[in-house]
Amino acid sequence: MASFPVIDFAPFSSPTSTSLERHAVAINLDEACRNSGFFYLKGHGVPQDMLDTIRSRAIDFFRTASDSEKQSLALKPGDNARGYVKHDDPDKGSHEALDFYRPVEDCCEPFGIGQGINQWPTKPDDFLSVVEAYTDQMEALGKTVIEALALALGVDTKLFLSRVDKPFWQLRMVCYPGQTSVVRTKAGIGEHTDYGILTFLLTDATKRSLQVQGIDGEWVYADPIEGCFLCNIGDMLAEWTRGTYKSTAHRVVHTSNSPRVSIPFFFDPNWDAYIEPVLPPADGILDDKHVGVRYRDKYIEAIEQPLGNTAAFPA
Ligand SMILES: O=C(O)CCC(=O)C(=O)O
Ligand SMILES: [Fe+2]
Repeated sequence: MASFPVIDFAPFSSPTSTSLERHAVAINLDEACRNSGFFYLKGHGVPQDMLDTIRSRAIDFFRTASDSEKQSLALKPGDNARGYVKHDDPDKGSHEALDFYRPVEDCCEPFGIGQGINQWPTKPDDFLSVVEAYTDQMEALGKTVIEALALALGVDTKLFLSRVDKPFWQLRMVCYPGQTSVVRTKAGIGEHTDYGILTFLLTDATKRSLQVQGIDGEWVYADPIEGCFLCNIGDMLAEWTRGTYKSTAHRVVHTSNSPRVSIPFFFDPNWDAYIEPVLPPADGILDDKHVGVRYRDKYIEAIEQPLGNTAAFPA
C-alpha cells in the first residue's frame, strides 16, 4: 500500500465537474498538504507518451553522453545553476544532473545566479522540444493545482495566481549511479526540504531509493506509482500558509546496483514574488517565524548551499 494518499485530480480540471466535485478534490489536496506534505497525483492530464518520452531522453542522456559532451554542458561561473553537474562527494552523496530553468527575459552577461541560458544536449535533435513541451504542460498543471489549493484555503485565487503567473520553474534530470561495491557508499542526495512551492516527481521504476521523514523521525520509502506524480510541498508554500502546509524533509539513499533516473519539476514562484503568509496564526498571536520572503533571495541562498551539504545516511 502507498505510504501517501493517491489523489485523483481529474475531477478538478474536468469542464463537466460540479463545484462540489471540484471542492472535494481541493479538500483532499489540502488534507495531504497539512499532514505529510507528500501525495501521489493521478488524473493530472499529462499524457503518458509525454512522460515516457521525457523519461527516455533523460535515461539515454545519462547512458550515452560522452564525458566531453557532459563537460561542454557544465555549469558556468556566475549563473552556477543551468547545465550539467556531477557530485561525487562523501558528504553530498553521488549523483549527476542536468538542470534547466524557465528562460530569463532580456538576460545578458555577466549572469547572476540562475540567470543564465539553458544549455541543451545536442543529441537527439528533439531534446529541446521534448523538454519545452513538458515544461509548458507542467507549468499549466502547477497553476491549476495552485487554484485548487486557493479554493481549499479560502484564499483569493487571483492573489495566489499573481505570484506564480511567470513561475521560475526548474526541471532537473538526475542520475544516481548503480552501486558496485558491497560496502554501502553515499549515493543519493542528503536530507533536505525543497525550497519552492510544489515539486512534481517523475522517476524510472526503481523502488527503495527516495525516503521521506515522518513526524516520528522515521524514514519511509516513497516508491513510484506508474502514471502518478509524487508531489511534495516546498518551503515557499509552507511560508505562504504560515506553516500550515508541511515542507517535509526527504533524501535519496540509492543502494541498488542499477542506476536510477529521476526528473523532478520544481514549480516555484515568480522570480521577484514576495511570498507572505495568507493565513492568520492559529492562536491569533503573530510571531517572527513566518514574516514573508522574496523568492529570489531564498533561491540564491539555496543555490549557494547546494543539496546534500547536511547529508545524513544510515551507516
Ligand atoms: O530523485 C529523487 O527522487 C528526489 C530528488 C530531490 O529530492 C530533489 O532533487 O530535490
Ligand atoms: Fe527534494
